[in-house]
Parts: sequence; C-alpha cells; structure tokens
Amino acid sequence: MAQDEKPGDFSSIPILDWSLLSTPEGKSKFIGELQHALVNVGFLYLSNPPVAREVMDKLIEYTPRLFDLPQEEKESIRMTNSPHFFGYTGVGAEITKGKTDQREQFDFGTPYECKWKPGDPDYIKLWGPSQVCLIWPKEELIPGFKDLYLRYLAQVEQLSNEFTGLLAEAFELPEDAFAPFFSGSTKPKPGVVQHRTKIIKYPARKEGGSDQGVGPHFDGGFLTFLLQASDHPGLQVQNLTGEWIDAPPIPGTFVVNIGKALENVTQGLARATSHRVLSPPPGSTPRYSIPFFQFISQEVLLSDFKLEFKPEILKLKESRGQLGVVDSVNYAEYGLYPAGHVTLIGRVRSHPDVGERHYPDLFKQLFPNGMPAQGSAY
Ligand SMILES: O=C(O)CCC(=O)C(=O)O
Ligand SMILES: [Fe+2]
Repeated sequence: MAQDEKPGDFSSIPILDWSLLSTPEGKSKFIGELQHALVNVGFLYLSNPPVAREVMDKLIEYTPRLFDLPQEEKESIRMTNSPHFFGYTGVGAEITKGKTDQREQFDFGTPYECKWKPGDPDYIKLWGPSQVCLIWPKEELIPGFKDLYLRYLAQVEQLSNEFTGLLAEAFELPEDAFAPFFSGSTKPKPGVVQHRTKIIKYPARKEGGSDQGVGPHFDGGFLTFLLQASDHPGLQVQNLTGEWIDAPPIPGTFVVNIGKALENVTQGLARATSHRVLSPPPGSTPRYSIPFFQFISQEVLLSDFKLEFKPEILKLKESRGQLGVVDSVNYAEYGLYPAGHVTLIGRVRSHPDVGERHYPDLFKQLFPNGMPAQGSAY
C-alpha cells in the first residue's frame, strides 16, 4: 500500500482461513484479519469453510442441470406465483438501478412456516415455505437436487450463525451483542429466521449487448455467503475510491460480504460494499453463482438498538478513509421501518410484477404510476 493510501482503498480481497480457528493463536490471527476485512473491505474469501467440500462440489455439478430443465417446467414454478418471492425468474425480469439484469435465477429460502395471519403486517407474509411443490422443480426431472440443496443450506446456515459470534469478537463486543437481532438468541436456531438463497446463471453477453449481469448494489441483509459455481470471473467489488476490484472464483472458498443491515447496526464500522457482476464475454459458457443471504428478525427496528463500541474500535472507521461516491442504491429505510418491511420494499422494487400481484398496496405506494417499463430497483 502506498503511503497516502487508506486501508479502504484495497486492491484485492483478503483470504481468511477458517481452519485457523482450531487453535487459540490461530483464532486471534483470524479475528485480527476479520476486523480488517469488516472495517476496510466489506468482503473476504473464506477458505476451508465448515461446509462439506463434497456437498459444495455436488451442488456446483447440479447447477447447469437446473437451468437446462424444460422452459415449461421452469415457468411452472415462476416467482410471480409466490408471495415469498421464491421460484424462477427468466432473463430480463429483474432490474437493478434502472437497468435490466442479464441473469436467470431460482430463489429459495431456508425451511420456515409462514406465520402471517389476517391483521398482521404484510412483511410477515414474506417468509414462508420454499419446499412446497410449486417452488421446487419436479424430483424426477432432477433427482436428488432438493435433498442436496437443503443439506447444503443447513450447513451454510450453521456457518452463518457461528460467524455472528466471530463478528462480536472482532469488534470486542460481548458474546451476545448480536442476539437482539435474532430473536434473543446469540446463535440463532434454524427456523427462527428465514434466510434467502438463489441459484443464478449469467449467460454470455450478446455481441453489442448489455454486460450488466447484475448492476451495482448493496446486499440488504446481515452477511452474504457466496459460492461461485463456475470458473468465470465477473464479480467486482468497489473500493473507497470507487475503483472496481475483481473477486475471481477460488475453488473451495466462499466469498463473504456485509449487507446494509449489519452496516447499520454497527454504525458503519462493518462496511457494506457496493458490488456488481459483468456478464461473460460473447461466445463463452455461462457463469453460475449461489449466494446465501443471512437475514435478521423481521420485527427489529434497527434504530432502536445501539451497540456500545469501545472508542478505539470506533476510531478504526476514521483511519479507513472517507467513503467516496458509490454506484449503488442505499437502504436508508432501515432507520424508519422494521427490518422485514425494508426487505419487502427491496423485493417489490426488484420484482415489481411479483409485488403487484401479492402486495398491491405497497406496489401502489412504490410505483404510483403503475408498472415501470424500467423500475428503480435495488
Ligand atoms: O453472482 C454473484 O457473484 C453475486 C450476486 C449478487 O451480488 C447478488 O445476487 O446479490
Ligand atoms: Fe449482491
């Protein structure tokens, strides 16, 4: 790093080795590196993660097969059927920052029973089962996929819970500091919070066509655990000066990044970092990826909680440098509404067709002039 460069002007993404956690010396090294990654970069690679390599590799093998299902089968589980925004979305149906994303995807969630009843706020309806037949492709068309994916999700969920404890250590907070965001439990139990996940295909760019795989954005939730499921580069991360830094796939690793909810509750200490995906070049095979988005309790109003950081920890924010202009839309609503409502706003903006069908009142508020030709989305 040149002398006048700030830590936030990173030019590569740090790699943290989960296996360091098995010894006390290793763990303190990991926690130090984690603190740097959280404050200055907002992204890290996690090597040797506690998710079975065999399960990760099998899921990667399944991925192209999922997109090769007959179009009719994919349409039968399309997202517009689902109040939970689960299911299939074809290329061109999603919008980020007013421009169409060139990606095809299936959205799923960790197992959860919908708790919504008449009179409850709409956002309670956002969480619900993704294991009903309307969402999963037929078993006989892709045998073993659902079972394998659920095993994978259970392991990543466990990892995300353990990671939450490490965050508290990295910020020198009490072990249970993040408990209020997960219904009072330091290590949230499966089924308490619903996490979201997608399987994404980025087709090659057409000659002269758009290369926006997904436009610049912040993730909205707490932490994201991304499995890059092909060997294409394309994911890029924006540093403090606004420069785009490549985050190419590294086999056997997760890319972990910070969402706006975590940034908000840490008073900006943990950086949510703007990122995007460029489509593969014309003629190339598609790029695939599988993000897991960790969420927090729907009822939590983030402005009600103030974590008490030591002054020397808060100072880390000053030394990283000033946040420059980024290309992503912000999540300013976290100060105003419960977290679940903020997520719902983001979902309706990204998928206005699903919003119009299942959340007509909110749709009208967000799009008073009706369905956007090209909406303003997250
Ligand atoms: O596909 C990727 O590598 C990243 C996807 C992403 O950033 C997202 O869906 O939020
Ligand atoms: Fe993202």
